[in-house]
Amino acid sequence: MTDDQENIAPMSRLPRLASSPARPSSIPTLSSAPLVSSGNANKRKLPSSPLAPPSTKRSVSGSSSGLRSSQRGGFVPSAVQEPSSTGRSASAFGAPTNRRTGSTESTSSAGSSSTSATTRARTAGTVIKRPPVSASSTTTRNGSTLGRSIGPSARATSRGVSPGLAGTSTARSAIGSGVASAAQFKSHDGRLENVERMVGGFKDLLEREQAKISSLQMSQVDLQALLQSTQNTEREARRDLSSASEQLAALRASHAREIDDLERTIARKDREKRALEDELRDSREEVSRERETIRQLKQSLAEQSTQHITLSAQLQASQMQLTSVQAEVERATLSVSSMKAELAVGLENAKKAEEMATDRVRAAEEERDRRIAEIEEELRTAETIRRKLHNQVQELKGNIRVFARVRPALAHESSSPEALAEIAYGDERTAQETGQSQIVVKSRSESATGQAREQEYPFTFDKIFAPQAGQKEVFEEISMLAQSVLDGYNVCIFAYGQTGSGKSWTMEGDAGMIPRAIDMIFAVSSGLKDRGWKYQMEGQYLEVYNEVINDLLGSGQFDSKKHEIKTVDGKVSVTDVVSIPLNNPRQVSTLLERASSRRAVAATLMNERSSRSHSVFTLKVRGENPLTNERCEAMLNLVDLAGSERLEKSGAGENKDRMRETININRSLSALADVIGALGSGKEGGHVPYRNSTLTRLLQTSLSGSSKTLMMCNLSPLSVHLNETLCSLRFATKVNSTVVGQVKKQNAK
Ligand SMILES: Nc1ncnc2c1ncn2[C@@H]1O[C@H](COP(=O)(O)OP(=O)(O)OP(=O)(O)O)[C@@H](O)[C@H]1O
Repeated sequence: MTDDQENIAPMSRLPRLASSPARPSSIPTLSSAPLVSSGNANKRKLPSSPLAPPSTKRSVSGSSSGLRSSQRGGFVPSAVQEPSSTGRSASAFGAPTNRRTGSTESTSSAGSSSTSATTRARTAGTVIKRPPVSASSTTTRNGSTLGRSIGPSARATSRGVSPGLAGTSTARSAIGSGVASAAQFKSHDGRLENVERMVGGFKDLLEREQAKISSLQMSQVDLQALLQSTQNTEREARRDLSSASEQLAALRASHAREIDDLERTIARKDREKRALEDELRDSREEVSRERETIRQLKQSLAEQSTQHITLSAQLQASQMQLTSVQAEVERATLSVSSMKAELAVGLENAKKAEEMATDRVRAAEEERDRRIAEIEEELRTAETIRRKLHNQVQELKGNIRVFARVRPALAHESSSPEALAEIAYGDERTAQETGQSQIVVKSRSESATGQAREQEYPFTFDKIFAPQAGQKEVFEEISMLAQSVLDGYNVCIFAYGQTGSGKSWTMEGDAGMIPRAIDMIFAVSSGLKDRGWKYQMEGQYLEVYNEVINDLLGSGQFDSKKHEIKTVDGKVSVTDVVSIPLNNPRQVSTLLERASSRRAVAATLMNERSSRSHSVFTLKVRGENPLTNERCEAMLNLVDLAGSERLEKSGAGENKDRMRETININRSLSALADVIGALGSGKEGGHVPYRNSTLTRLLQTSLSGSSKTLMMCNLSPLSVHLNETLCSLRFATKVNSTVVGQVKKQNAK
């Protein structure tokens, strides 16, 4: 590849040239660049312009190599660049400088003469420096054009050399003419001629290079013009391409719309086609049905023609019959007229009969109402009689009745047969005949002489319940008594017995007497509504503990109020106690739950849930009957007495509180026995010691002659409790033998 070929940029480089804006004004020219002012000038200047063709660098380097070849011929451009200021560089003109040794090839060739001259100068007593050979001397001889063409540095060098030449001429004059100097000058002249020739060659080379650069710049301009036009063409092509793309997109969009329209049209046509097909199918079916109908009609027509003939014959026969029927109708019409006349007479008679029947019905209804009124009156009278009879029966049974109930042995108590006391019960048949039941308790003991002794203790009461008797059976015997409350009689039911004998169980536990009595009273009172009775009820629940009254329905955990018993007009009442109106039996169970959580229960050895207080549930009943103008007011007292055990059995021991509880309980129970005894003495107006205990004061109304009392004596079946059982039975016998005066009905005032 030639330099010219290299200088023309290939077409593939055009984009890069086009992207780099051409700056012709900044393109350096070789003519203005100091090409030989420095050894590195070419390397620094050429890369500074990216537009400078590589050929330039190469041509210069080629020139540089040419210089190196000239160097071999004795020319050293660096010597021109580094003018010798020391005088030692005079050798630079003729030979490469050896900086380490300071010697030159030319020096060695002329060494002997210069050494001898120096030696001679030393001998003469003067240090004579070797005169440097400068370009100025050459310039002087060969003209100043060379120095100018070399450049400013060369000129500076020639100026720096002048003093050296003066020194040389001085030395020449000092030494005199000599053969050695002449030879040196000759040699210098030869070299200068070589240099001039080389400079001439270099100028030619420079001119050629400048011519190349000019042609390259021109071709660059052409290329830029070409690049510009190519870019314009490209922009137009891009614009065309963009508009073509837009048209293509528009065409695609319109084509898609057309396709959509066509698809919709096809779908619609399909639907129309299917509808038409359906219609066609329906029409075909219709046609076939019509054909079938026509066929049937034709068949029917044929049949009807046949029938017509038959009917015509029948018609004739019928017409003949009609004639005869018309004759009959005329006869019947005559008969109807006569019947209508008869009917009018009949209707008149029926109307009269209806009026008579209405009168009879009215009379019958009046008779019925009168009869109902009579019956109701009879019923009310019968109710009153029933009440009287009921109470007479109750009176005959005794105003104070005593029942005994032996509870069953509990699971943990019946481990051995000896644990159970021997208790025998009289037979049921005898009981029904006599109205009295018997219980026999057997006791085995040893006499003082060590002999076995067996004793039997028989007791008789109104009713005795063996361990297997349930709550229902017990209540059946009590229910008639409880019902007396609705008849206006005070009723008091006690549960008496030692601790753990089943008093609480009988009164409250597992649907005991209290809830059952309440249920029954509500049921009977609602039945009496038909007979004109309306009842109002309210409940009260008190506890007597250590002779103090606690209100079990009061607010708070403990009742802190002080309650007093007052007697007004023969009626006993307690101050500041809560009395809750009761409208249904469910309210009573809530009331009992509330009361039981407040009951004072203390532990004793006999029963860990032993109740050490008397609890008195009172149901107050007030009734009125507007039809009979009757009114009544009565109380049902259901009393769960505290344990009746003796002091030594109560486990009170040294416990003073427990001892006080037991003493109070026993005192109140003795007072109860005394009151019953006094009432049973039969002394009219005799003193009855009600005031001896809080319990008897509280129950004064229920225990007086105008009330009915039932004592349930609860008994333990265990042999260890035998003595307490006998005590309870004796107490119950004492109560049972009391005959209280005739019961008085409590008429409300
Ligand atoms: N007829 C019975 N059937 C089944 N268990 C009964 C019967 N009578 C009582 N009991 C049970 O015997 C135990 C003692 O009964 P209860 O608490 O009623 O005795 P109490 O005489 O009321 O004692 P306290 O004087 O300490 O209140 C209880 O566990 C109770 O469930």
